[in-house]
Amino acid sequence: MSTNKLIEEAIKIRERAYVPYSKFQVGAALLTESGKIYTGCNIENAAYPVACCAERVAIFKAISEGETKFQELAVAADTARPVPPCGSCRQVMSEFFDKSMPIHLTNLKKEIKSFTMEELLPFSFETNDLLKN
Ligand SMILES: O=c1ccn([C@H]2C[C@H](O)[C@@H](CO)O2)c(=O)[nH]1
Ligand SMILES: [Zn+2]
Repeated sequence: MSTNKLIEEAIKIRERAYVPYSKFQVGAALLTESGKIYTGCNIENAAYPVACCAERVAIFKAISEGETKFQELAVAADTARPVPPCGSCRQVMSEFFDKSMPIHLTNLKKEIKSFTMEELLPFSFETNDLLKN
């Protein structure tokens, strides 16, 4: 499984985006440690804030199928620069991804910017922070 294949999957699933309001299609492809790919597209709603981003759709699909170990994530949109994930998605990613996990952000020009989870969301709020010392 190559990073390029994962990016191709993100670009392909983007076409399924349900975006009558923003017309902004996003695709995501998440690779598990066992080599399976879970894809996601953004899904909007007439009640605008109910929309779910492509990244979270892919992650929630994988988690709901019992997956727990992830290797790489690719995100694609038709943007001038590789598409940056929103803050809510970064927080959801940080719940399930190791700090060293690579996240590849791309656009349709195939410009790629890769970050680790830690680089995308440093000093993140996590499970241990719920505990008092
Ligand atoms: O990384 C991103 C950024 C935005 N969106 C979606 C949310 C909304 O449907 C549309 C416009 O913000 O794009 C994603 O799915 N992922
Ligand atoms: Zn998001």
